[in-house]
Amino acid sequence: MSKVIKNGTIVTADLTYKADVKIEGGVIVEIGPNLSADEVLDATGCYIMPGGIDPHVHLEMPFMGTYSADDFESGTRAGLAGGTTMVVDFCLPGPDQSLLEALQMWDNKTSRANADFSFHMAITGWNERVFDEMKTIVQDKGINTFKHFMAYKGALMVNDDEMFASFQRCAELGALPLVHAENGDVVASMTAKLLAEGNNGPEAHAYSRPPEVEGEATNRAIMLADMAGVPLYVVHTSCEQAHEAIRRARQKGMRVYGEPLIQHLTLDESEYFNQDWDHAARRVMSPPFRNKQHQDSLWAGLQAGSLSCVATDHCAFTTEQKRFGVGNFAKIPNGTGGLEDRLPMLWTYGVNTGRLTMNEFVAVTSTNIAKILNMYPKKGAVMVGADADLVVWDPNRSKTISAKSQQSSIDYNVFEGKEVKGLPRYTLTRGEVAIEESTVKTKEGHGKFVRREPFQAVNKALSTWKELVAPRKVERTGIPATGV
Ligand SMILES: NC(=O)NCCC(=O)O
Ligand SMILES: [Zn+2]
Repeated sequence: MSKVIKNGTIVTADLTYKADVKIEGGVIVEIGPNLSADEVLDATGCYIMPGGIDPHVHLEMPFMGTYSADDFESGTRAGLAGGTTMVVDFCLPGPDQSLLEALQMWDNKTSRANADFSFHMAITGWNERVFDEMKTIVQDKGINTFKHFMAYKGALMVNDDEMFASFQRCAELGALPLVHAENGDVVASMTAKLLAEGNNGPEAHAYSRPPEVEGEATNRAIMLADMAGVPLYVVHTSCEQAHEAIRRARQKGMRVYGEPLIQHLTLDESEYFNQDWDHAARRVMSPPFRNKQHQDSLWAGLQAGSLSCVATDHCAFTTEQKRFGVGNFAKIPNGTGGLEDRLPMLWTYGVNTGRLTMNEFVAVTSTNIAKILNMYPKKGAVMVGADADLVVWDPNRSKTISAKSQQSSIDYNVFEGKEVKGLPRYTLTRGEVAIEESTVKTKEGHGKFVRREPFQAVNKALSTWKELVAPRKVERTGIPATGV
């Protein structure tokens, strides 16, 4: 049976009202005449918009001696409750593990996903097998993005030569490299110094990774991408130094994308100075929260377009897991949650304050990333032929964020007590109503893997330019004999 969203209510009826969206087989088949690609205000005062896409989540991720607590079931349920209809997780091969074997392990985790998902593949070392398998990952497995950690020395970190080799391989394959940009050598050295001086609390986490460390790594990654002739996506951009590097690169014509997190936009470094150890440790993530000047820079970047999308890096650990780091901040598992709160927080602190327009909101939560990851307009659009991943957004609906009522399986929420105004009334995943007002109707196993094909346009443009400006030997006549 076809479904129609009419006046913000899901009905099965004829398409009569201008804001109606008609859905068949999970796909949009008809839309009202006044509906733009991104949004429309319906008669009840709700907006119909493409579901949020979170390009950066870590579900059930093995990390720092434990696993992040939300799995594909609870993580996607949390996303849907907050209007996010698709997540992109990271496949993380273990030391010397084959990329393909790791991908099989990640595939096995997804059988209970409630919403669609995709993967980025992490490159955590470099050898011939990685070089070869990258081709299979792109061409056969439908993954066109590779993440590189410049931090986490001794664990996930890759060095410049490895990263440069991988970036060049990405250029050949039509893939997009991602970087976690922090100088891992400096962080490791500062961590050791802080601990030796007795600074072992969660506040030292922030001291160990100042903005300069992130700015330097962002500049370095941009230079390597430019040399390799490949675009670059910088995950969790948290400070002016990194934003400045991205802004400058874009002004020079480079395809560099920056991704602030909702946590960095709305929570600041004072969280780490809270008297309560648990409060501070629950907010330990990398990069750490920054001060207000950095937050203003990130908001300005979203407004001006120098930063492209807002993610969460959802990597939730329970209080018990965070306590692994009592007496040594370097052992606190890094990561915070946010999947359920990204859209309501961004609407409240972005749209309701006038920092973002509604169209900018849709762009930075959905449409931009769908384009960057090469899955537009299947995802990220309200368009005939697009997947019916939709949110009926009620700008007047409000709530107080609380761990007690959240979908995530952890025991706290970093946004606890925040009042948000702007919430989904309905969330649809490929036409299925998953959230109706406050009722969760998610279906385990409904979520499907979304293939993402290699990039044609951007990588082709860059490789054409690289070839044009490649070094060429000057053929000379009359070369002097070597002097003896
Ligand atoms: N960001 C963070 O602290 N945890 C998740 C892993 C990562 O992306 O660095
Ligand atoms: Zn990261």
